[in-house]
Amino acid sequence: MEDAEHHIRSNIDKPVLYQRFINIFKGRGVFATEFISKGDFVVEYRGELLTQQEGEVRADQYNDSAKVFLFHFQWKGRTWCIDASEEDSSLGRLVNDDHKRHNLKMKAIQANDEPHLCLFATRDIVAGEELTYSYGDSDWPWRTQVIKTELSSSPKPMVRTLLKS
Ligand SMILES: C[S@@+](CC[C@H](N)C(=O)[O-])C[C@H]1O[C@@H](n2cnc3c(N)ncnc32)[C@H](O)[C@@H]1O
Repeated sequence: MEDAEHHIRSNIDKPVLYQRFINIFKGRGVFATEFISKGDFVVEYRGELLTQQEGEVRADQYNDSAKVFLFHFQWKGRTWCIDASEEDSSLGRLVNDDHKRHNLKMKAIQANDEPHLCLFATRDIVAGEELTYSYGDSDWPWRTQVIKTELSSSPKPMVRTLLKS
């Protein structure tokens, strides 16, 4: 927790992370440059803190690609929103979704009397692994598109597997 607070206050990302372009489907992602231990603070989802109402106004104004950077969460009995749509150099905003095999979990940490969304390792992570967390239970389009892509790129093995089961 101290490590998270230090990085929140200093407004910097850890040097154990880097971003790179993955493909046109996923865009950019964030990767580990070295081993990260289970439980470690990894990166803050930095952005502008908004009230629920302000977040709803932004959601109405934004197009779909900006809207996905609005993260709504509960803290001290109220709904808040972090708007990370600004293309700054912070890495937390570039961490992709994986609802089945993610290696990070998000928690709200209090610092400077405000909530900050921080990602922590849910297991040991080795150098070169992509960092991911679950964006929640919504039906994000890419979750079903992944299945469609796998089916269309290898139709025969998929059909054989389905017939066996
Ligand atoms: C918060 S941004 C993450 C950074 C993004 N990849 C980028 O390059 O700006 C969320 C967007 O990333 C993409 N994304 C995130 N997770 C994905 C996944 N598992 N598969 C495909 N695209 C994903 C989607 O386009 C989504 O709208």
